[in-house]
Amino acid sequence: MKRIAILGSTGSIGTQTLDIIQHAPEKFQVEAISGGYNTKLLIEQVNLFKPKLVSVATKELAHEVQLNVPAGTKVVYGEDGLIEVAAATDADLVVTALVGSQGLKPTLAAIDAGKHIGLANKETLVSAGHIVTEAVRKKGVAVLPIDSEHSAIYQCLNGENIAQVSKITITASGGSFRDRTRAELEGVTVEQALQHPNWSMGAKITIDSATMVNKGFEVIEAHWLFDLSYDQIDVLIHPESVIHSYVEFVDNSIIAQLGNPDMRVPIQYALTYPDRFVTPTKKLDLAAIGKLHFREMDYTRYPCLRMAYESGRQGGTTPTVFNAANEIAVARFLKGEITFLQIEQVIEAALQKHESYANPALELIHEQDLWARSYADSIQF
Ligand SMILES: NC(=O)C1=CN([C@@H]2O[C@H](COP(=O)(O)OP(=O)(O)OC[C@H]3O[C@@H](n4cnc5c(N)ncnc54)[C@H](OP(=O)(O)O)[C@@H]3O)[C@@H](O)[C@H]2O)C=CC1
Ligand SMILES: CC(=O)[C@@H](O)[C@H](O)COP(=O)(O)O
Ligand SMILES: [Mn+2]
Repeated sequence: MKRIAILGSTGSIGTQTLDIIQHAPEKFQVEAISGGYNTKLLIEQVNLFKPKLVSVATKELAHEVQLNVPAGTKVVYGEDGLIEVAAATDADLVVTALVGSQGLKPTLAAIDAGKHIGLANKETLVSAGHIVTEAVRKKGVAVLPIDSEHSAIYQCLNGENIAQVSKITITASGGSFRDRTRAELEGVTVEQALQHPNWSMGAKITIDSATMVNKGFEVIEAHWLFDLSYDQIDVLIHPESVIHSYVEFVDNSIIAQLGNPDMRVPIQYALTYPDRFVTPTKKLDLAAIGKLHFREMDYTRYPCLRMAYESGRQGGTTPTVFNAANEIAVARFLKGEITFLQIEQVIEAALQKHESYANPALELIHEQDLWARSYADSIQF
């Protein structure tokens, strides 16, 4: 039986992880879970899965949860609570499904405690990839990607020699505005931006997908996960999201991974790697689909992807700032403070203002993350 802890159990990835666990209860024991503010769902989850430990965002919410869960359940809160869920149980694998760079410290705590990681929280690798990679190397834990493209590449690389990979291609749906020109992005609404064509996901990643920041994050994530140079990582628009990504080898052979867009497939793979089991997901019917489409990436249409490559190549604190400025810009867009096209302007302004530091320690990452947040918040249009 595998013992699991989930950071962010009330979110899109978190609930789908519990859904998979519920379909194979004999395989899993849920040791600990964390939510933020959705205590109603969190209490339901605690009563169903009976974890020993649960964390919420604040002390007041912890009090509310404590009154509504089985006696003996330990309820903690805040950043320390997340760190406890990540590290202080008998879990073998920690699923990191928090949103944003707030996932960094709990992820590092889990690695330091020798836990394997089911990684959904890509912002952690974008913000501090070199620190996470070094911690993983030191402790010898596995990082099993949950992000669909990285799970695809991980599967394509099974048993292969990474030195014989010429490049990987990450597919991109194009997001909610994939059929609009840049001029047609003027005045788009939050509601429109939240309509992803293929995936049902949390609000922040859905906006990241529309700006192509998500694909930029995935390029940086792939650089760290697979130890590939940025020249070896391509992005291709594939509106159907059926080919989740592919790997090209030196002999020009290509291996791709396909499936319906359903995150429960990569989640299942990360939970029990290298085993697979029957899940409630649908079979892919290529005959019914008939045709798959592909378009070359246009970096003028999607400047955030260009900025992501530049940030990744620059390294140091630059990707930290790219991520933090984006987090604030997306939050401001969702609150109606700035327009969709101003998201990229906020990121660009923060990157221009920022002075990059090479090989930063965790304290400097934290400092630059805070600086970028405050700067991105101060920009007025
Ligand atoms: N959704 C998807 O299909 C995919 C997501 N990812 C990545 O996975 C990660 C999670 O995404 P997703 O599940 O969509 O995000 P959601 O917004 O759906 O979920 C985020 C989770 O984080 C919790 N949380 C938010 N703020 C806090 C806080 N201050 N303290 C404690 N917990 C907090 C939320 O709790 P609550 O809701 O209770 O407040 C929720 O459990 C992201 O990094 C995303 O990029 C990657 C590939 C696909
Ligand atoms: C499901 C998943 O992995 C998301 O990261 C997805 O890739 C978003 O779709 P886009 O291709 O539109 O960014
Ligand atoms: Mn993805």
